[in-house]
Amino acid sequence: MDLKNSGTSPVLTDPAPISNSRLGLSSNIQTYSPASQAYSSGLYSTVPRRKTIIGKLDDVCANGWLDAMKSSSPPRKQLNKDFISEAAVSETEMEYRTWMMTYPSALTSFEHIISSAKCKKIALFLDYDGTLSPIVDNPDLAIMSNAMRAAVKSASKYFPTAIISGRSREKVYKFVKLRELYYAGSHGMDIMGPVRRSDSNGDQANCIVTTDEQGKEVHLFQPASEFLPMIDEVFSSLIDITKDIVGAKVEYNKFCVSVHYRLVHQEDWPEVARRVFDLIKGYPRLKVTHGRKVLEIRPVVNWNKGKAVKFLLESLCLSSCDDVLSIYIGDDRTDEDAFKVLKEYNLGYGILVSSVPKETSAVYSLRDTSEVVFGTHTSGIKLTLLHSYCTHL
Ligand SMILES: O=P(O)(O)OC[C@H]1O[C@H](O[C@H]2O[C@H](CO)[C@@H](O)[C@H](O)[C@H]2O)[C@H](O)[C@@H](O)[C@@H]1O
Repeated sequence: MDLKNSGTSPVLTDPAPISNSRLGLSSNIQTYSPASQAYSSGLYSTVPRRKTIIGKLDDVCANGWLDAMKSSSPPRKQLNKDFISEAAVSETEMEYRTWMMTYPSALTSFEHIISSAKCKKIALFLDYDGTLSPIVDNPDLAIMSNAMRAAVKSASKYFPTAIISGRSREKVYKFVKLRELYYAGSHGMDIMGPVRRSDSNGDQANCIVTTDEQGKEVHLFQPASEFLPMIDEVFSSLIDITKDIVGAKVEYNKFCVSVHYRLVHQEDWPEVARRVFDLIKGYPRLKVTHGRKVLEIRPVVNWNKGKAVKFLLESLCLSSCDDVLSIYIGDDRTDEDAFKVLKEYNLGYGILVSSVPKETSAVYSLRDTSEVVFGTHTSGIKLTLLHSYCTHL
């Protein structure tokens, strides 16, 4: 894997700033600058601090920020039959069904998944928000249902299972509360995984052996650890510059920060974008990406959920595509990196959770989190049967 080859910290120019180009961010945000540059100005910012940042509205519109913000999450009401006419429902449904011809339901494709998994070990990777818990207005209330927890727990009895989330690792663990899983927080920039015997991951910079809450020895890999003070600084500034915007919420995710605008009046979205954009201009080693009604501020490191999947597979001694099938279920743009890795290295299948047609590198789809519960539960049972069958051959 890339890390093994580089043998050093993976702090490099990000090769695929897809979201940034959609945002129309200026190139300096995507460009890697040596550590010395970022640490040259007393603290971390390279522009003088201003309490209120007044930018040009034109910049925000012309750069495509607004379009990206508007399209970043499907409007839930639009999908609710109470709010739209029957004709519109069937049109939406027809579009979805057409899309599903390219990205068939993972539920109805189960036999195909089973046949590719035959006599292989399975590794299961799950995103959190929008996959294990439905999207809700208040990110602090994105609770996972007991049914979902039970389904994930039962799957993890048979397959190594990891959660890879944009949230901080600690926060996602508080929601999931299952000790038997592996957790990667901050979009994969904070991975707690098993200690490897051959130890190729352990040789990496930023990878240390430590103990988890149960006192078990684990590997902790934090490829962006040097950014912690900078992220803390930016987090405080973001709170400061958004405090007068009604509905804006800044969330600390350890190696990244989320600026939520789901509850901000749409008229004020340009203002949110402008303030974030202007602040981050002063941090050339940080970039802004789009999530679902959220702007995410992240270090410019060559690391993402796809690389986290490869890292975990290697840690679990499951990186051979000949006898392992990986399944990754996710709903967001950041999950696309994982879908791509599975496709590119022929490691398994990405499953996109979406109630609307979307461009994706996933192979299969699920409509919403209720289908994830069912799918995870069913896969636990069916694939377990398959495994026992193989074991008894
Ligand atoms: O990688 P994920 O586990 O999917 O995390 C991505 C972001 O998810 C959360 O925000 C999203 O879900 C919220 C709760 O449903 C919703 O209110 C928000 O609009 C969504 O963007 C989380 O709060 C972010 O910090 C994560 O980065």
